[in-house]
Amino acid sequence: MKLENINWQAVTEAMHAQGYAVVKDVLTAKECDGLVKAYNEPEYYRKTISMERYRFGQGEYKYFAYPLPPLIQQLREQVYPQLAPIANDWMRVLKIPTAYPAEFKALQAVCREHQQTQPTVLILQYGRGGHNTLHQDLYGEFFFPFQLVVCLSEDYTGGEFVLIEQRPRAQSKAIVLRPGKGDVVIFTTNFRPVKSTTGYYRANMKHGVSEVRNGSRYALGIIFHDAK
Ligand SMILES: O=C(O)CCC(=O)C(=O)O
Ligand SMILES: [Fe+2]
Repeated sequence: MKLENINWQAVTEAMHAQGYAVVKDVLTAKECDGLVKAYNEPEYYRKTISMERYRFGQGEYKYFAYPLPPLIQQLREQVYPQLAPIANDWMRVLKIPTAYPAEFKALQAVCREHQQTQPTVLILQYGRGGHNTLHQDLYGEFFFPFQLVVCLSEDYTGGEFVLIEQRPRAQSKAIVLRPGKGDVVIFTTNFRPVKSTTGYYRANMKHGVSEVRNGSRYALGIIFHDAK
């Protein structure tokens, strides 16, 4: 894992300007392959979800169980403190009275106070025709507004990562990203502040994955808040 490849100044600027940031080469190919391989080892997971069954799209995902694999634990703990100040800036300009703690341990304590104790980190698998309908990952009344997706594979076509931004009284804008294997997309879970002449307003954002045309696509989703 190469967290030193993340230029936090650039991420901060991208988050403020567009509500997402792409960082190249954070996980090595070997780490990606290791996570994909472990997809079939049940001891790592607490729950498997068929996306068709819930009408979330087509594909399957698994929620990791605690304790998380060290690589994922480290990623969650080390990235969170960089993102919390950005989230706090957003809450301030939007006049939302929420302040996220500086450290990940403290965020988990807040989750516990809300009875949110189940890990939300997941790994997703899509084959041909697989897709993920537009959504927001809120798992309880308490949530941290940013999350990560790490792309774990490259031998597929289609399967773009899609963000939809919806500004008040406007049609939706689509943002289509094609991160490479080991790249990370950092993005807002539910909204972002947009500056206007009178202050800041909220633009709603959702994310999903377009249809995979060929091959198979795996991704690791890191959500910082836990679920009930
Ligand atoms: O497969 C993806 O890239 C998106 C997964 C997703 O929706 C998530 O991690 O929250
Ligand atoms: Fe998601």
